[in-house]
Order: sequence, then structure tokens, then C-alpha cells
Amino acid sequence: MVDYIIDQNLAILAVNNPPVNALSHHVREGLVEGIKKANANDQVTAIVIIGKGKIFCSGADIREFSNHAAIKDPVLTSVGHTIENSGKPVISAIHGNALGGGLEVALFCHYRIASESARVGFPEVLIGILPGAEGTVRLPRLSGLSFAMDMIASGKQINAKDAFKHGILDKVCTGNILEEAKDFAKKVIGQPLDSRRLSRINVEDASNVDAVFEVALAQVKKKYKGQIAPIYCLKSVRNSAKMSFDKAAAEERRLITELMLGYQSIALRYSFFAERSASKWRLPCGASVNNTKPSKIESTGVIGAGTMGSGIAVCLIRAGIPVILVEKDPKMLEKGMETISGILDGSVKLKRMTPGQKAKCMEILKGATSLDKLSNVDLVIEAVYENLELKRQIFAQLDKVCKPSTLLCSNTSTLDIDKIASATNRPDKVVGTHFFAPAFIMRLLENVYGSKTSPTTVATVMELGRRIGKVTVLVKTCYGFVGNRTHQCFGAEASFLLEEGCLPQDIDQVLEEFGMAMGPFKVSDLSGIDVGWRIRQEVAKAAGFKLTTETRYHNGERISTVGDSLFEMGRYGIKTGKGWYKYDPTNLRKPVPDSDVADVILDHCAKMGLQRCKIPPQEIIERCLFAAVNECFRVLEERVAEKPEDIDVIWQYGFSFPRYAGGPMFYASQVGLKRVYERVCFYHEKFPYSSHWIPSDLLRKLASHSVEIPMSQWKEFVNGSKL
Ligand SMILES: CC(C)(COP(=O)(O)OP(=O)(O)OC[C@H]1O[C@@H](n2cnc3c(N)ncnc32)[C@H](O)[C@@H]1OP(=O)(O)O)[C@@H](O)C(=O)NCCC(=O)NCCSC(=O)/C=C/CCCCCCCCCCCCC(=O)O
Repeated sequence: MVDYIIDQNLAILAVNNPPVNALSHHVREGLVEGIKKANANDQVTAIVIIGKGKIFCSGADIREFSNHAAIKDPVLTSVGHTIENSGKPVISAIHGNALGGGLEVALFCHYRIASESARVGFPEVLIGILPGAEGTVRLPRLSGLSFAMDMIASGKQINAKDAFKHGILDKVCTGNILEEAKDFAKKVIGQPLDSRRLSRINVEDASNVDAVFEVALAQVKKKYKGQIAPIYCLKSVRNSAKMSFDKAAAEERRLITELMLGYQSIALRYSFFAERSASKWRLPCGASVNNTKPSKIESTGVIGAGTMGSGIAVCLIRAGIPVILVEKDPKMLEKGMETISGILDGSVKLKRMTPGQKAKCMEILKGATSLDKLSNVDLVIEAVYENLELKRQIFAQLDKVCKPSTLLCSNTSTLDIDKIASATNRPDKVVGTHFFAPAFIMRLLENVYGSKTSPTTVATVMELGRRIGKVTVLVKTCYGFVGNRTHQCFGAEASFLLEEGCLPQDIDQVLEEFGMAMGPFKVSDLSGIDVGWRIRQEVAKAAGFKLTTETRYHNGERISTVGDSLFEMGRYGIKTGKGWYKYDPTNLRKPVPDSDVADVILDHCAKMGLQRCKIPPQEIIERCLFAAVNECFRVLEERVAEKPEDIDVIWQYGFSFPRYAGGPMFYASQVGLKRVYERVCFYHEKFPYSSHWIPSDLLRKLASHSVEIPMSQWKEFVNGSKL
């Protein structure tokens, strides 16, 4: 896994562990053997470490961490000591990325050069650990404390130019990296190495360490609320300035070991692989990412220039995909085009895009007021409001207007794709592409296949998701799909808690302390109480009943209408300055609890004859999360989601479930399925009028085992296959 090549007087050690040159056991062995062999060869005067393939090195092999006690020798630090102690200069030649342990390998070398396009970073914090092969002790010796703290605690990658500026690199190369490394090596042969060994030099700004630490700590606590690893990163860098090199390195090892065994790191490592597994889609017919080719998409149409349509158009044009935006009303169309331009202006302001790039995006955006203009596009995304009849009419018309190969996608957030597809003569080319609002910010794309959607159509929208930079998950059609169907149980319990004793701020606070970025009532104020009201009205209309603020049950199902009372008062959320909270017009980002809302809730309870009592935080968490978890198991049981990881990715990217808690399925696995099942049964008995508490059959089966069944095996229990 490390090729050893002699080139004139140089030994080239080329790491060859596709796809990303992770530092697996054989790579570590290969590096040690290579250095020893080169040192034993009198003809060799210098050593170059380089990566084969697209990158230098992605760092330690994360898969090995699940059993860290079994990590075989040589461990990364002893590989590094062999490199640093080499009597012949060792130069790392970086292209692509040098990440985590990969960058640490470079810091053990005496010199570091990199291609102009290379990026370096310590992303360990993103998997809940720290750079534990002396990265926290070595980097500050090159870059200074403040920069090292920021880089390590944020996990951000920097480009070669910045890395050079901060002393991490000795040279940025414009030519072939191997050739440049050979030239560089020849120049440093014979020069003293001690000053190049980072373990022998001091941290320059050590006397300032406490002040730097306090500033960084305050920032980290605010930015990464609830996360342990960023704080440990800072502490470890602080040690580098307060202790001898060896003592700081030993302390670093103690800290990484503690982090690695901790719940947050286990969840974050799970999340890393869950996210990657989501793109590996598979249909029940056997078609999969491995055996199905996507069709080419070179032009698209988006129907509806409202918030969703404009956001979706931004996603497409930003990726260089031409869009025709269709809106019947010319004024609305103009407004939509302005919204899009405004969103891109925001990106320019934030330096995420240059004015030239914005202009290019706008060039490939055209407006139209008739569907006829979509006759020639490869794919259409419909984003009109949530009404089945309207969507069926549009799809029937698109079927007539568009060329036969055009894929017809709906951005519906709840409706059955089969019912939309049956309005066309091409149900195989109809698919759901459910974007989350705001579409140009939220990274999730939930693609939804119907009973007749073809594998090629699925492959095409999965590839489209990748192209526009989304985390894309494939699910089967049903009401609300995976995201909204399971999240609805979470939201319903939050509303019931209002009727039983809580105020919005109590629930938000508990769930935010659990790790959600925002509690459900703050989210509701942001997305609009009127939006939720409209959806509930549509659902009631479709079910054939009239929903009013007096409604408590329908078909034996409990309903909470507190939010509808706020709607009737014109409290739509942030947009009206009042919702579940009130907002000072000069600071719309700060929700303030409102005694008027408390009065509305108390009145509602009095009118309905509901008794209120104090509800402990643990019950708030259980009610909201376990109701959702139970529904998630049903979704798995019905094969709406193919695997638990897909559900967790949807919750992380769609509903800001804390990555360091994994997702509802991972969370349930950590709580223990027996316990989850017991609590679901308990709440089912207590709340017989909420069908989301009827225990899932799959959950029951899995909980009945005397030993916990690992998540990877849950699927085997679907359809009674194991019991
Ligand atoms: C940017 C990437 C590298 C590439 O991105 P992309 O091109 O989009 O490709 P991906 O789809 O992401 O990845 C392709 C496949 O590769 C898999 N992959 C990627 N990186 C790794 C990895 N580091 N390990 C294992 N597998 C990896 C990925 O899953 C894909 O596979 P598949 O298709 O899903 O099958 C991007 O991938 C990326 O960002 N990767 C992560 C980079 C990262 O996080 N690096 C840091 C890793 S942690 C580290 O380096 C730590 C170093 C310190 C080691 C200390 C050891 C501690 C041991 C125990 C502690 C106690 C004892 C101490 C003993 C001692 O002294 O050591």
C-alpha cells in the first residue's frame, strides 16, 4: 500500500490506498518500512512522501476507530517519529487534500510542499475527536496559537496559499508536484535537520496562551453549542504552550482516547458514513446506483416563482444548469426573478460567489408565463402550492407539452407521487424531488419514487441532487414521505404538550438543550404559522371534515388547534412580528416569550376543559422524539426508507437533528430498543387517541430480543423475516 521507488538519489514513498489514501494499518507499516529502507540505502540522499491518485491522504482510517483498542502497531505517532527521526530529509509533496492524520504525516516531515490547488485541514473535530497524532502540539509551533486553535477547533480546510502564509507549507508549486518535490529535495540535501523537527522547537507566542485560549473558548462555546470535541481541541493546543512537547503529546493522547470512546464521537463517526451511504440507493427491483445510468440533464424548467420555485431555480443555475422559470402571473414572475437575483446578491456579499459568477447564473435563467415554453427541456420541477388537483392538472398539461423523454418532478412535500403520475401517460418518468425550505440553503433533497417510476428516472434525480450539491436520499412514496411523515409526530406531540402544561419556550428550550438547532415553535415562526394552517386545512378538506379551533378529535384521532387560534389572530410568525413569540422589528432574530400567547394557550385549555400540570424535561424529550422514532420504525417496516441511516440523514439535514446525536434511529439504538419500546407502550396506554403511539411491529420484534440487535441488522427483521 506504499510503493517504494528509487529515482536517482531519491526514495519516493507513494501511498497507494484507493480511493482516498486513508492511513490503514498496511499504509502505516509501508511508511515505516519505506523510511527504514531508504535510510539503510547509502545511495539515497532524501525521501519524498507523496500520494497516488486524486489526493495525498484523507487521514486515519476512520473505520479502525470502532475498535480502537485493536488498532495495530505501528500507530500513527510511531510512524511519525520514524519519519521525524530520519537522518535524511523527508519532504511531503501534497496534492488534492492532506487531512487529519494526512496533515500530521506532513508535520512529521522536515519539509512540506503542495500544489496550488491543494487543501489542508484537521477535520477530526467533525467526527468528535482531535488531531491525536501530535497535530495539536505540532501545528501551533508553525502557525502560532490563535490560528492553530481556530483551524483545529473548526475543522475547516484552507488552501495552499493560506497554508503557506501561516507557515504550514514551505512552498506552493505550480508545476507537476512530483517533479517539484524532486527539485526541492535536491536543494535541501545536506542541510541541518534539527531546526526542521517540530518536536525540537518552541511555540513562539506561548506567553500569551491563556488570553488566546479564553477568547477562542468563548467563540467555540457559542458556535458549537453542546459539542465537546471543539473544547478539547482548544485545551490540547493550550497544552502545547504550557507543557514540554512530550508531556503535551501524552496529554493529547489521553484527550483523544476519552473523546473517541464518548457518545458524541461515536455518533459523529456514524453520521459520516450514514451520509455517504445515502447516495448508494437501491430499489426493491434490484436496480441500484451500481447498475443504472442517469439520463443527461442539460436544460430544466421550474414551475412556480414563489419561495420554493425561486429557491429551486437558484440551486440549478448555481450549478450551471439552465432554467426556464414559469409563472402564469407576469407580476409574480417578475417578483420571482427579483428574488433569485437578490439571493445571488446575498452570495456575492458573503463572498461565496463573484459578481461575474452571478451574471453567468442570471444568463442561464429565463422567465416564461406559459408551460408551452417547456416543450424542449430535459427535466421539469413543479413547485406550486400543495393541492393535488392543481398538481394533477399541471402534470397532465406537461405530459402534452413536453418532449417524450422529459422527466416530470414534483416538489410536493406530502402528496402521493402515484396520484400525480396517473395524470400523465409517462408515470415511469414522474418522480418526487422534495426540497426543504429555504431550498437554496437547506442541503437535503428527498427524492421520492412511485410504483411506476423507472430506475433511470431515479438515477437521474439522484445524480441531479449530487450535481447541485445536495445530500440526496431516496424514499418510497407515501403521505409525507419520510421527512414530513415522521416529523409530523414530533410536531403533534409538541402541540399536545402545550395543552397539557408547557409553554412554547419551555419545549423549545428543552429540545435546544438536547441539541436541535431551533425548537419547533421557533421553526414554526420562521416558516410561517399560516403555512402550517394551510396544510392542516388541505388535509382536513381532503379527509372531508371542517377543521376549526373547536376541533379536538377527528375519526378518533386527537388534534391540537392552538396554532390555528394564533393564525386567526393574524400571528403568522416572524413575517408579522408576532407568532409563538413576539419580535422587536429591529431584531427579528431574537424571539421573545409573549404573555399574550400564554393567555391564548390557557384560554384554549379552559375552553376545552384540559387540566394543566408541570411536565418534566425528560417527558418533553421522550414525547417528541419517541413518537417520531416509533413512526421511523414504521417507515422502515413499510420499506418507505431502505435503511435506518437514510432516515437519520433526513433528520440531520432536514430538521437539524444534532449530528452528534446521530439521528432518531441512532439515538434509539443508543437508548436501547427495549427501553424505547416500553416508553412507546406507556404513552400509547396514556394517549390512546394518538395513533402515532401504536407501537411499530418492527420495534416490538427488535425489542423482544435479549441482546440489542445492531442497526445494520434491523432490516432483516422487516416483513417478519426473522420472527
Ligand atoms: C475529502 C475526502 C477525503 C474525499 O471526498 P470525496 O472525494 O467526496 O469522497 P467520499 O465519498 O467522501 O469518500 C470516498 C470513500 O472513502 C471513504 N473515506 C474517506 N475518508 C476516509 C477515512 N479517513 N477513513 C476511512 N474511509 C474514508 C468514504 O467513506 C468513501 O467510502 P464509501 O464510498 O462510503 O465506501 C472526504 O472523504 C473526507 O473528508 N474524508 C474524511 C477526512 C477525515 O475526517 N479525516 C480525519 C480522519 S481522523 C484522523 O485522521 C485522526 C488522526 C489521529 C490518529 C490518532 C489515532 C488514534 C487512535 C486511538 C487513540 C488512542 C491511541 C493513540 C495511539 C496513537 O498514537 O495513534
